[in-house]
Amino acid sequence: MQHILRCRSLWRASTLETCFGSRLHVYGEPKARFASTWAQDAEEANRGSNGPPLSGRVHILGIGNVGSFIAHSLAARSSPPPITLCMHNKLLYNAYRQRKESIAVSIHGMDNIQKGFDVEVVDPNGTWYPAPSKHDRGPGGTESPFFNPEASGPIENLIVCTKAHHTVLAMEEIAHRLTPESTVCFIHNGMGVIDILNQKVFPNPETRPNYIQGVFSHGLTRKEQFSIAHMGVGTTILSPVGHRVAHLTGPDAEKSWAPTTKYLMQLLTLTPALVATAETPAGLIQYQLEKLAVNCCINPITALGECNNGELLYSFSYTRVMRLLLFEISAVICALPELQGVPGIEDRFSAERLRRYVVSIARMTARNESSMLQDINNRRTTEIEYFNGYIVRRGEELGIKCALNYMIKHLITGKATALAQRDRAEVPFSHEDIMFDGEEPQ
Ligand SMILES: CC(C)(CO)C(=O)C(=O)O
Repeated sequence: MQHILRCRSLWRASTLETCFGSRLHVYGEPKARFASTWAQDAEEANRGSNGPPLSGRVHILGIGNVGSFIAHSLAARSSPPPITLCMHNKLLYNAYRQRKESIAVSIHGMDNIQKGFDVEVVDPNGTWYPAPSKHDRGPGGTESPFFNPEASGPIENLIVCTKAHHTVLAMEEIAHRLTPESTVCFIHNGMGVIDILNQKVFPNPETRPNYIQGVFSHGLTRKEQFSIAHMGVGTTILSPVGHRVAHLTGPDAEKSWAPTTKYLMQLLTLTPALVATAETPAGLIQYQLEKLAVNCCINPITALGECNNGELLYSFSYTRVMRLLLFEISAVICALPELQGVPGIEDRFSAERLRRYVVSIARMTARNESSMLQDINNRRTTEIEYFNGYIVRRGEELGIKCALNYMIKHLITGKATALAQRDRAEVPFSHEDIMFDGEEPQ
């Protein structure tokens, strides 16, 4: 039975089946789909390849809300794979040690704590070192975290959960550890990051790693560093993307995936808490674009108006602005060359359907502050370049002027600049105020 299920195409593992499977799992009757161990999955993914056996290890870069949730979900599996948290500085590692080297996710007010992660920290020269385990540190646990003299080696599977505007920089630091056999799974809001990454970090298609991209819709809020609350169950929609898979859309396409891609897709779709499903590349783009349309409307307008998502629905003026933005967004999406020939595009991405979708999300998240409003208030860089900025760039390529999206992009950038200037005029009390007022470490 297990064999039959595991041989089925990942693409046919529908949302319903995954939800159903995870529910059975939660109630203590694990279905066969969830019964394989990570080691069996690694072995199966490597079958038929001439390469060395897979270690099955998963590295995670960007340990904010999404990265913490994914690490926690993998560790909570009945068969957790080896997981390494990649930390971009010692401050973050110290914060992790203060949290007793654990990640907590609270569901309905109950904290579930997972431990047992390995950690690597990058030094200022860009060399990654494994942090010593508790056992190596001895009873006091006070030794320098950098006593391990041997730099870390190549990475098989990397999940990158940094925000869109940090991804290229973060990848520059770790690119030397990735090979054409590695798979990198990107999970972030916004679009256009992979194009920039290919230009700046992996210009040669032959030496580039394999890519998976994910659209993540679980509702998470941060309680403290490495401690988050799971507010609403969403999904994680995944597809291999990039030059090695772009032309393959049939159900047998996965046969041509690299062993690490097969392994990571299998591992993530069989991790109940993620509610993850596999999609085709064309299917994934459509989910990404729907989410983009929502982010292009709710995020900048709430950030400019300093209001919650739900308040947008009670202002005639804000709904007019959203409608006008969506006319441009719909025109660009319907003209995208990568969607030509996909049936039903004009209906799925009509301005009216997108408007109804945006309104439904604003209603569902009515009491939330959008991530852009939080970024603006905390003086962090916003994702505007990968939201409305992406629409403007694609519009320019297609000869479609997006004056309103262009204006929104500049209103957000202008507001961020004005706030930063206002802050600079204030004299900080201490050095610490400068250090910690800025970007929150991920
Ligand atoms: C959907 C929305 C707008 C919910 O708040 C979001 O994804 C965000 O805040 O970034």
